[in-house]
Amino acid sequence: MHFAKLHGLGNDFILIENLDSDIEDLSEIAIKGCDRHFGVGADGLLVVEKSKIADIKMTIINSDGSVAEMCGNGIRCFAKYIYEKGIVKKDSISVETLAGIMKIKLKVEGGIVSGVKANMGSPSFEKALIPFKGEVDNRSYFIEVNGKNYSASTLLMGVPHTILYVDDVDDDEIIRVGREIENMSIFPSKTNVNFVKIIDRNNIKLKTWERGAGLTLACGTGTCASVVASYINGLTENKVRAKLQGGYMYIDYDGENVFMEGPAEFICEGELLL
Ligand SMILES: N[C@H](CCC[C@H](N)C(=O)O)C(=O)O
Repeated sequence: MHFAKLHGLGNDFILIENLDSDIEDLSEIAIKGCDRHFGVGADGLLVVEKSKIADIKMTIINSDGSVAEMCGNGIRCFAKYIYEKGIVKKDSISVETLAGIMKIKLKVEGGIVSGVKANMGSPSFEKALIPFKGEVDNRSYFIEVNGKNYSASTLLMGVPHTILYVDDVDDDEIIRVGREIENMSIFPSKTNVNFVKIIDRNNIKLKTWERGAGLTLACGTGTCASVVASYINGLTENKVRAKLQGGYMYIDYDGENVFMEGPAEFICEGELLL
C-alpha cells in the first residue's frame, strides 16, 4: 500500500490513507512498518480516515502497536499531508481524534504548508481523566526511581504526561527512568515521561520518553504538557520556546487552551510491502 513518511522536529511517522475503511490490521502495520530494520522505520503510524464530525479523522498508533488518543507532532504532519494532497484544501482544518476535535491553522506559501499552529485543547489535572492513582497532589509531587527523588507533575494533554525537572536532559539515566515511570502502576494507562530543564521564564529544554515508542527526538503533546506544568508551578510564563533535540517548538497556554506551533516535513513516499 502507498505510504508517506513525514516528521515533526525528528518525531517521525508513516502515514497511510484509509478513507474507505478497508484496512483492518492497523496495529500490525504499525509494528512492522515502524521497525527501523525490517520496516520503513518510524515512531508511529498516522492513518487518514473519514469523519462524520470534523473535516477529517486522524488515528495514531505507536510503534509498539498501541493506539494513542492524540499526537502533537503527528497532527502537524497529518495536516500538511491532507492539505498538500488536496484531501482537505482549507488552511483551517478540524481533525477528529480520540482526544477530541483539534483545530489546525496552516501557513501556506505557494501551495506548500510552511508552518502549522494547532489548538491542542485544554489540559486536565483531573486524576480520573489522566488516569492517575497516586495519593498525592499531581500538580507537584515527588516520584522516586532507583533511590533518587524527582520533582514531578502529571496531567492529561490528550494523552497522559508526567513531567520531571532535571539539570541535564542528556543524562543517559533518562532511558532507564523513563521506561520505569512509563509502566508504574499509579498510571493505569501508562504515561509519557518528559525530562525538562528550565532555562529561563520563556525557554525550556526537554527530552521525552514516549509511551509505546520510547525515546523520541521531540514530543508535541509532551512539550505542551511541560509548559502547562511549568507555568502552573510558577517556573515559566505561559508563552514558552521549547528546545527539543529536533529543533524548536513554540507553545502558548492562555489558561484554557494550549496552542502549539512548529514545522512538519515530508521525507519520502513509497509502497509498503508488508
Ligand atoms: N506515544 C504517545 C503518542 C504520541 C505523542 C507524541 N509523538 C506527540 O508528538 O505528541 C502516547 O502513546 O501517549
